[in-house]
Amino acid sequence: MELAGLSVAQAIAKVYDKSRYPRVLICCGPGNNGGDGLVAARHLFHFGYKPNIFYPKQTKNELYQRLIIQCNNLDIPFINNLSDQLKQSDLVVDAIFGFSFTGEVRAPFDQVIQELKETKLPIASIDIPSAWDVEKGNIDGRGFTPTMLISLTSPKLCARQYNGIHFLGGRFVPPKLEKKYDLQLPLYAGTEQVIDITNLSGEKL
Ligand SMILES: NC(=O)C1=CN([C@@H]2O[C@H](COP(=O)(O)OP(=O)(O)OC[C@H]3O[C@@H](n4cnc5c(N)ncnc54)[C@H](OP(=O)(O)O)[C@@H]3O)[C@@H](O)[C@H]2O)[C@@H](O)CC1
Repeated sequence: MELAGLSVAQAIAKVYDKSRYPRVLICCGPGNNGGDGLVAARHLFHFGYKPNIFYPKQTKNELYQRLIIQCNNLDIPFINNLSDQLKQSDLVVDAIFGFSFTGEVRAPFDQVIQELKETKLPIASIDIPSAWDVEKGNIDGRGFTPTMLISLTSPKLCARQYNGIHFLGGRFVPPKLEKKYDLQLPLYAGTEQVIDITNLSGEKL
């Protein structure tokens, strides 16, 4: 989760300059995708952005509680009113659902997805655009199309339908695993945590 969140923050910083997009609203869901968002918020803060976090369904899970404490230590605000905050933001990070999302979106996230469908702000989605079917993509247009996607470990099948800015992060796959699943991951340069795979996006993936 730590390296995933760092990858996300690094990819965002490459695309959305902090002088033009300083106010970043990170929308977090209840699982690890939301955890990646909490970690990304912290790294974005250290990169010079002004993050705010919307985290409507928190659990008592110790891992997430610790991530919250780390954000609190940096005085990163946790906000309650999504509509108001969208009006005061330059960029949204969608950390609501990742690869364990299934079925129809349930409350309270149905309203959240609707707000994100309506916003004109750029949206960077972590791993999967939220509300997209992990394999089939944006069924019946129930989700939004983000301006940027940061796939983690390896792009999921739904990314074949995605033609926007696309980065791959998560430089932590053991070679044995890469071989076992024939992942054919691209080579990361130097100490980079991410790689721009926009030119490989869509059907070319
Ligand atoms: N190698 C790895 O594993 C790595 C994984 N990583 C990251 O983890 C992500 C996967 O995390 P994950 O498995 O915790 O699930 P995730 O998608 O965040 O949330 C699922 C939760 O959402 C909910 N929910 C589900 N459906 C719903 C619905 N229809 N409507 C409403 N709510 C719904 C449901 O919660 P519940 O409602 O049961 O409380 C469920 O528990 C992955 O995409 C990547 O970002 C990275 O850190 C790198 C390493």
